[in-house]
Amino acid sequence: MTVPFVLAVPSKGRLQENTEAFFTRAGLSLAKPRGARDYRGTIAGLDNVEIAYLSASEIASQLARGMVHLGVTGEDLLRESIPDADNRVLLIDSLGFGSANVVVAVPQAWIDVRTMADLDDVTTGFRAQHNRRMRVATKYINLTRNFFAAHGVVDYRIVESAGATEGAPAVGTAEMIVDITTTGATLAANGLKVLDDGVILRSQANLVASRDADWSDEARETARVILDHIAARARASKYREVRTRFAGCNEALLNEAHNRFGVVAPFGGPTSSGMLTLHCPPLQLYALGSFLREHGADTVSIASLDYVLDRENPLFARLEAFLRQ
Ligand SMILES: Nc1ncnc2c1ncn2[C@@H]1O[C@H](COP(=O)(O)OP(=O)(O)OP(=O)(O)O)[C@@H](O)[C@H]1O
Ligand SMILES: O=P(O)(O)OC[C@H]1O[C@H](OP(=O)(O)OP(=O)(O)O)[C@H](O)[C@@H]1O
Ligand SMILES: [Mg+2]
Repeated sequence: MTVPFVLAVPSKGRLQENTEAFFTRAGLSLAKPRGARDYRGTIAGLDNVEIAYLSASEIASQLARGMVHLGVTGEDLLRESIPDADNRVLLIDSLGFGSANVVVAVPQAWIDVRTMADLDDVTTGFRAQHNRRMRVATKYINLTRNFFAAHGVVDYRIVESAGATEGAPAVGTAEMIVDITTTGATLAANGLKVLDDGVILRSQANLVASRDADWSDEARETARVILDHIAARARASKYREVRTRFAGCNEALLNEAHNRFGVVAPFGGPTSSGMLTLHCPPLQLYALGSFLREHGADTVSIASLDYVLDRENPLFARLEAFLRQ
């Protein structure tokens, strides 16, 4: 019996919907054959892949232990829960959703405390005056320790908090917090402010590989196919396809278009009849269309691309390099 390839995706929370949409866009449709409460799933067309539906934090720990090959989770959870994360897991690609910052926040009433250096002064003064250390409520214990140490802040102690962390200063269980924030609404509602240099980590959802998973030849081949879908979609969404045909279309013009608009010519220069296909960054489309018409094109058509399969797969190349190290 062959060991299945395991891909872990969030079963709930903020990352779930976006993750499913991400795989669907890449042409990989995740299915739960036994219904919505089934925590094992499949990918159409990839028989040996098992989808493990887990919470975002569980995905980070399963990646660390090599129980899953690939997973989608937040960078905050990886950096917090995996010592030496860069050696144990590879962040193959950031996915453009699940953005949030892990921050140091203090009461807005502390008007003289704006930076970590100010915090250093206050924590030292507090200890001298009260004969105890200031308390930081957080679930990000390791990120907090490392960040405070890097800023030379030592007179504090951590109070572990599993939820509603922003409420801790008001109820008196801590003086300040380290937590994750996106809009800042929860911090503001609790009368807290982020220190000017208090952003510990800018996190987002990542596609992640585990070093310690069973990377058999078959598992590598499965990863290659999955990453090929993802890379093809990523490559396609960076560009639009621009087509035109006109007599004056030549290499020099193509070079100029490349330099000015960042276009690439995936199938080479114009054909003998002047037919040309270009890939152009979305923001440069109108400028490119104008340029081509100025040089003789009567018509320029622009279409969106679904997938672009290249011989090179930068995502799989990164995985292979990581597993070789
Ligand atoms: N505003 C936000 N607050 C918290 N997490 C966010 C936010 N925006 C994005 N995230 C990301 O989503 C991840 C999972 O958070 P979420 O609270 O949705 O998961 P969860 O299902 O509650 O998981 P768990 O049960 O493990 O806590 C976070 O670790 C972070 O990477
Ligand atoms: O900056 P904001 O946009 O206000 O978001 C930040 C809040 O969202 C998260 O909580 P979540 O809703 O995930 O609840 P949880 O703590 O139970 O996971 C996080 O722990 C913050 O409390
Ligand atoms: Mg949560």
